[in-house]
Amino acid sequence: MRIDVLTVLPGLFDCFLKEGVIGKAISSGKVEVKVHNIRDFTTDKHRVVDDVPYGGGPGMVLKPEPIFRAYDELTKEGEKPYVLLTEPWGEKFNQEMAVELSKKPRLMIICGRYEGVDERVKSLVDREVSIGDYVLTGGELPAMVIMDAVLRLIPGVLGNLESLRADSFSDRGLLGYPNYTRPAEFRGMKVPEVLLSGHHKKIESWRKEQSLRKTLERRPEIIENLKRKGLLTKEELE
Ligand SMILES: CN1CCCC[C@@H]1Cn1ccc2ccc(-c3n[nH]c(N)c3C#N)cc21
Repeated sequence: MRIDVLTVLPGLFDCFLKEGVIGKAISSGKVEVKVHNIRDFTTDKHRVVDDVPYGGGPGMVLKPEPIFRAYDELTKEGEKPYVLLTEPWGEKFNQEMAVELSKKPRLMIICGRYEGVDERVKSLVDREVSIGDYVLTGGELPAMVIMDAVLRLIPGVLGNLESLRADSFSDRGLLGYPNYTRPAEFRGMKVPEVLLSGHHKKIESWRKEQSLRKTLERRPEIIENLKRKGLLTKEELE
């Protein structure tokens, strides 16, 4: 998969693209992520990317021209990307969308700043996406959240151990099971016996039950959604 990111703050992506699972996936060539500074697609001496909003109002708006120039330049060759725009009021990002996006061969993520992008930029966009009902200062952190959730799903990106984990849980949006490590008792708090039993079938079923129970308690709508889609097995429904 290739992802092109358009932003006026490319430096925000430096650590994200160097460290951890994502950093390894890029350095090993499993995925390609290119971050482009919108300013590099301006043509004036001052490399202006924003301007005051028509009709008045606070702040500045990202101009359409540099973004369109970047899009035209980056899509001259190769497969057309599926274009995302991060927006506070976009479609809510979730695991289902992450799975869908992970199947695209190429993505482009346009990150707004200030008051946002000129509305005409949206003519380039396939999906306006929000990572939650709160207002951030720009679209770069949402872009990193989306890339993290999507790239981890690309085959080969996660280590074997990780990929063997019951990802069918998180891929269905179920909440995770409790994790423990040594010591077996800490300040009077003991690790559940089943996890010390070495009985893999019992451990797996305990974890599944914990995940379903936690999801039912905290996010019952996820269970209802899975039921409606027939994505819960008979024993999971019991
Ligand atoms: C504050 N400032 C004036 C009010 C409108 C937003 C603006 C800041 N801003 C500019 C571009 C931009 C893109 C995404 C987001 C964003 N916020 N919350 C989310 N879940 C987001 C996503 N995804 C915020 C952005």
